[in-house]
Amino acid sequence: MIEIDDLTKIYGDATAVDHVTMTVETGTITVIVGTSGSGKTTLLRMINRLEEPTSGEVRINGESTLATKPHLLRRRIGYAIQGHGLFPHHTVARNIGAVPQLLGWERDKIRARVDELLSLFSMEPAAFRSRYPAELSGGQQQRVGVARALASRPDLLLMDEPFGALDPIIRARAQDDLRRIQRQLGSTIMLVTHDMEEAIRLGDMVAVMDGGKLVQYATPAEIIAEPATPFVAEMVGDVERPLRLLSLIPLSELVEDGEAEGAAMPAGASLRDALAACLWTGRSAVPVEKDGATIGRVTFAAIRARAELHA
Ligand SMILES: Nc1ncnc2c1ncn2[C@@H]1O[C@H](COP(=O)(O)OP(=O)(O)OP(=O)(O)O)[C@@H](O)[C@H]1O
Repeated sequence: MIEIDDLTKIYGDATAVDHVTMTVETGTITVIVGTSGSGKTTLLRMINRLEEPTSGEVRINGESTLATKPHLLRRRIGYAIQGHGLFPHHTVARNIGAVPQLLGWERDKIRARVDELLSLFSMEPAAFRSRYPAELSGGQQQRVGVARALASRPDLLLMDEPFGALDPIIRARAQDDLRRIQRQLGSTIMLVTHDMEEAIRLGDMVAVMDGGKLVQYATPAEIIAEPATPFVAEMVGDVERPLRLLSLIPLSELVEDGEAEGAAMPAGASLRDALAACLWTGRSAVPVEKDGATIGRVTFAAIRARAELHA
């Protein structure tokens, strides 16, 4: 558990982070979202003490971060930034193994961990471990950057706009990969973005910052359905709200008995996907399947009713 307790950072006469308090559960993704200058990066950098707080405290599993020297603390906290920050003259394997090496891991253990992470990120170890960053695509560099930050199984992974430099398609894939890998490894992640779409897609919890203050800290569904301030509502976007909400709900929640025409959709697909399928193919319902067997249908009317409730 990560406890951020009344954390404040003042630069001269400007308050970059203003008395922020929040608790992050182990094994979850928390996304900090806000406009430029709202204090997101400063908040993140106070957690691994790249910035020292003016006042307040951060505790990781009950222990104050002030109890550990900053450089030792940073070996326990992964940090991934936009543009990956890889060492250009080191191979992929050496980049990923950098922190385990500092921690004195055995060579075989490092090699095994590097290969495990490359495989997890769908990069064939034999093809990639000896390459240099310049020999990778932008998306591959970004994956190696995240693999490096995860290499030593850190207590916490901090990510600052990790997908900012990627084009939309690669970006969506990188977000899905991160979600899958985080679930698989049970990592605790705090990620900064200015993109509410990304926050809703990735976050178990979303923290909205405005002018240095934490204005709402809630689940994505709550942020959409009940924005705490006009600023949060504006960030969510009124027109998109029902669609964003539908994108969070799986078909399994609305599945009912009955037949429907056309190709079946997996139970884990979102209501937004089913809505698109209904509109696109002119159907009033889609069949739903799980593990290859049809388990019922979701109707257009049920999707509309679900969106209406929260619109
Ligand atoms: N080293 C510094 N010295 C003085 N002011 C700073 C410093 N770092 C940040 N600030 C100020 O603190 C405020 C918050 O900055 P911060 O970088 O945390 O915002 P942000 O939400 O991450 O913005 P962006 O999305 O543009 O990176 C800004 O007004 C910024 O100008």
